[in-house]
Amino acid sequence: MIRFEKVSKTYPGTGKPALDQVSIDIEKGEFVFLVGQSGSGKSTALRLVLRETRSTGGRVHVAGKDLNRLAGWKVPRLRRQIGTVFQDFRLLPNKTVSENVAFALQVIGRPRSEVKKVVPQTLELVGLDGKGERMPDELSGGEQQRVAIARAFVNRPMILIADEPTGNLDPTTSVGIMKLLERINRTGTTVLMATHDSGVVDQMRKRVVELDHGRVVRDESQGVYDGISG
Ligand SMILES: Nc1ncnc2c1ncn2[C@@H]1O[C@H](COP(=O)(O)OP(=O)(O)OP(=O)(O)O)[C@@H](O)[C@H]1O
Repeated sequence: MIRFEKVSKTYPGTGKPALDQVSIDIEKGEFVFLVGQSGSGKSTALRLVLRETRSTGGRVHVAGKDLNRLAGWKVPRLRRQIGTVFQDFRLLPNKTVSENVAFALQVIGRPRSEVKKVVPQTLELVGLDGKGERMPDELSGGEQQRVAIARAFVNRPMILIADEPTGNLDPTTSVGIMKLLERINRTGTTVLMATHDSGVVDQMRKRVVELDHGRVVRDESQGVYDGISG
């Protein structure tokens, strides 16, 4: 589903590569943590998957496409297959919970009848039943992140990318968010999550890929945060 073949990325005007010959192969339906110190290249890897930037060496394949060869006009179609969740939720503050989730379907032109049906179903799935008419600032951080996950998942993407989704949440709330991501993963969605949160990594026992100065220094199934390096 996501394959990096000796991928390097050097940003213009910088000497050292942010990613250096990185090879990772992620199958459909896997749950993978990307860990590593600040500046190790995690965000760069996620941005390459979204084709927000291009590699300067090697190949990035996502959902069967070679992203360096993908025409610009096809990028929106690629991104529709990838849901994204961030540390800072990124909800639209002037829209209700339901409207935030509905918006993700409206912008891709889904019919109103589908929106009406699917939004409540998705809110129920993420545990926000009955909160659709609230505004984001009337929700806790954990609930806001659930809205963001509902929005990312509402069109059933093949891949969910999460960049530090528990970064602003306390440990108990984080457990709930991880259970939700696990549930989404069980529907067949491939999950790639960048994190510094050793607690969640250790609790989940999923595959862990560790980057250090842009290189893969560890790739273990059922890994823990510290593992063998660092
Ligand atoms: N747009 C950019 N232009 C130049 N250099 C960049 C750019 N984005 C990232 N870098 C550099 O690339 C390296 C990897 O950064 P990246 O953001 O991928 O790391 P990260 O592991 O996601 O860090 P963090 O955990 O702090 O988010 C760093 O040395 C960073 O300074």
